[in-house]
Amino acid sequence: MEVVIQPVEVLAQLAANAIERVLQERPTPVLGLATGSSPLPIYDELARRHADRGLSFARARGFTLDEYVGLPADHPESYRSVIDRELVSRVDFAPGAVQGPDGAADDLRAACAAYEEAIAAAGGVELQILGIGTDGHIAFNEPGSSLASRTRIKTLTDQTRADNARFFDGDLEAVPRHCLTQGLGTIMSARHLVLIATGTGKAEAVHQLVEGPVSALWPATIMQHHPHATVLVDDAAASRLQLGDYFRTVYANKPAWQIP
Ligand SMILES: N[C@@H]1[C@@H](O)[C@H](O)[C@@H](COP(=O)(O)O)O[C@@H]1O
Repeated sequence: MEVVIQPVEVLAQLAANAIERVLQERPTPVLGLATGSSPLPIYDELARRHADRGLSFARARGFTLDEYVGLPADHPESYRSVIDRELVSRVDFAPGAVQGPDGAADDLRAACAAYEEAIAAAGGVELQILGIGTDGHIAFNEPGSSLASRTRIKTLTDQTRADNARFFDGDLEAVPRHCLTQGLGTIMSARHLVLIATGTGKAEAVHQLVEGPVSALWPATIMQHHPHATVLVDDAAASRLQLGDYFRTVYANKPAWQIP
């Protein structure tokens, strides 16, 4: 696992560089897209590169991580709407090129199976962007999730619903209780994982992710088993890392060709 501790502007550049390489090198690039506030600086940087020098997503496909159950797709806080607003509408994906699990489906289990099939049919995800919840969830894989799980229905924890109430005008009751989410096994199938976390609220989750024992109690710890995982954190999110000084030294002495 590679851990980079830098200001958020630098983290966004590094993530955008990795995404740009996938867009340029792959004939049909497949990106894994995350919602939440953490990836927004990355999307801003990608939109800037698209506007300034024509970085193109026209050949790319995108798969989002998760979706609330019960919100209509056009609800402003459905993850479908969020990713459209924050990235898709700002660049040049082909119509229909970005998909998410269908949380409004009548048959949710069938929707989960169909989503797994769609990702596999696209050849799998090349680069998966991730955020992390304060309780260590990635996508909506809450503590207790099977480390081998695939896309399925999950119940959100009280903590996640409280964390996400800010997107629903602070109204906890408006936050859905259920979601569809790629499983930890699904996420682990992506060829490169790029997680971004900022702020002290994420410090304990980042410590567990990087240095804790691999455990369903902190689902993101499964990333320790991934052969190509990059963790991008600012000073605040890195503040509980025992190995923080070491990671800073590694990055400062890194040959240019190794930068993610
Ligand atoms: N399902 C999303 C996750 O994908 C995201 O990583 C997490 C953290 O969000 P934020 O980046 O806003 O802190 O929130 C939600 O629960």
